[in-house]
Amino acid sequence: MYIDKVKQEMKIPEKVRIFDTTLRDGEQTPGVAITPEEKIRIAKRLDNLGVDVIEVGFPAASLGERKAAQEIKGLGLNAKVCGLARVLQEDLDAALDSDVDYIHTFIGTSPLHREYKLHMDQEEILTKAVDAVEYIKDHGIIAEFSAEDATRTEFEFLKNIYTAVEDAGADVINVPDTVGVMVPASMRQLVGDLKEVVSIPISVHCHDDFGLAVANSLAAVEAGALQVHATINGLGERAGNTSLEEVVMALMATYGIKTNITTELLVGTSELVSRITGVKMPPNKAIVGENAFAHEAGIHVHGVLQKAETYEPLKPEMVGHTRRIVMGKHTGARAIKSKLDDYGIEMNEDQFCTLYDQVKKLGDKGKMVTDADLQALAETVLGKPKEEKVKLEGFTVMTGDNVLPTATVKLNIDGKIKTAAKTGVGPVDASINVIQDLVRETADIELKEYHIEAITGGTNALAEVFVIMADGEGHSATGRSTVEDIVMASVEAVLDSINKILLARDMDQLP
Ligand SMILES: CC(=O)SCCNC(=O)CCNC(=O)[C@H](O)C(C)(C)COP(=O)(O)OP(=O)(O)OC[C@H]1O[C@@H](n2cnc3c(N)ncnc32)[C@H](O)[C@@H]1OP(=O)(O)O
Ligand SMILES: CC(C)C(=O)C(=O)O
Repeated sequence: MYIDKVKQEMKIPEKVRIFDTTLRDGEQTPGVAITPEEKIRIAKRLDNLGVDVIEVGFPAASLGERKAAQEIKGLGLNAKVCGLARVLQEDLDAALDSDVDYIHTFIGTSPLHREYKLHMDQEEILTKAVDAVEYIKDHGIIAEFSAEDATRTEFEFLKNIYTAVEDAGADVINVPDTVGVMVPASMRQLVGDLKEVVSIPISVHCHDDFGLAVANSLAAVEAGALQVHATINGLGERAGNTSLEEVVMALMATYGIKTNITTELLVGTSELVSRITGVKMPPNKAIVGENAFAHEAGIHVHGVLQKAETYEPLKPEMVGHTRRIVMGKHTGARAIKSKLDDYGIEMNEDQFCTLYDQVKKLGDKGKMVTDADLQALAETVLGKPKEEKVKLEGFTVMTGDNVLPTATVKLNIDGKIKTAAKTGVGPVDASINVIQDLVRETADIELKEYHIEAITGGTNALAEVFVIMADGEGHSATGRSTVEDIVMASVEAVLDSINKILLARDMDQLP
């Protein structure tokens, strides 16, 4: 609504190119190193996603980087394959040897970089930048030039260096906000001013030190930037770069600007990158986080159930996500009723009030309520005898100094008696390992979370164990037990959770 008025005053392009730097700046995330094989997997996925350029790495950095670049180039992707290089002959040659079809070359331009890092004056820097661009163009390759730390560089020098590289044949100039110091208004001003002096496409590369990378990238586009550098999951140096999924969806959904991205592949790509890099997304991460389309508050769920747009600015399917209605402290009656409808569970008003109170009580205690938990609670409220498929028949545990902790458990699983023994790092671990093993024939249920708390003081304190288990088929359930013996509390909590999951699986089988 308001954006229409704003758009009239801006130089918004119809389409923006996405330059993906997950494999280069994204790999500079502290602690992340991606093998050539993993780079190839990610590059293929980025190409499917529809990014225009894939910056595959820094060829001068290592043999592995050159190998990855060559192999990615050999895949014949639709995206251009780009390598980063300093304005040095050795770096440019390493990139050329890697066979890339696009070189992104850079040199620091700000007083800080000139004086303390490079020990070069403006003239020397400008000459090296021009020489590098000419060298790239002599080899018939696309040349993009970045004035590193552009946003802390005197505008006069910035103007001189960008016009000089344009004259030398650069195809794109990139404006890096290297330490993320811009705000949207200053970025809009800077890109607007540069547009007055250069005619080749302007690109931006924003860092997220103040959480403004996406906002600053959008501001650059508002001023006419035609390309945005971004990374999957916002990976990158320090606080990271512009998050690709966020900037693409904001461009498309808010401004109506096109990109070549197939947005339905965003969540899958985010998951792949997260798995390979080991950098997990916080649940509240926009677009791809686990909670990006999850609703718990009763008022929201009531709205969403009638018209999802009341509390969803995007359809989850647009980005490959799914909507989740979550039970907890803020749940309202409508959410519970809708879940019961989904499970085909009917109950009268009194029973429903009891169930509602139980959900609220658990929420007040700070507990989460999974779908399997709700089903189990509903069965109890309906007075159905708690159908426990797995019952504990016997249990011993051995532990001590110089003894491998071992648990022996006897279970009744659906009427069949099964016994096994297993070791673990301690008695709790051994007990849970053996239960999981015994149940595996029926269902492969794994422990996902384990918490223990002493409720009262002293060595005879009541221990409360809380677990979350899941079966890999979408069922997860909490389990709780409060007794004095920590190992017993753990065993009971695990069995509680397993029984809820088995009940949920049975209910799925009902017509
Ligand atoms: C803002 C960014 O993200 S920039 C990209 C950052 N990425 C990387 O650094 C990639 C990984 N880096 C590496 O593997 C190594 O740093 C290499 C191979 C590139 C260089 O290694 P080394 O030769 O050992 O140099 P080192 O990293 O210690 O220092 C950097 C050197 O490059 C110089 N330099 C830095 N940027 C540039 C540039 N754009 N153009 C020319 N020289 C530069 C520095 O002045 C310094 O030179 P010096 O050794 O003469 O003092
Ligand atoms: C190489 C440049 C674009 C960079 O990564 C930065 O300035 O952050």
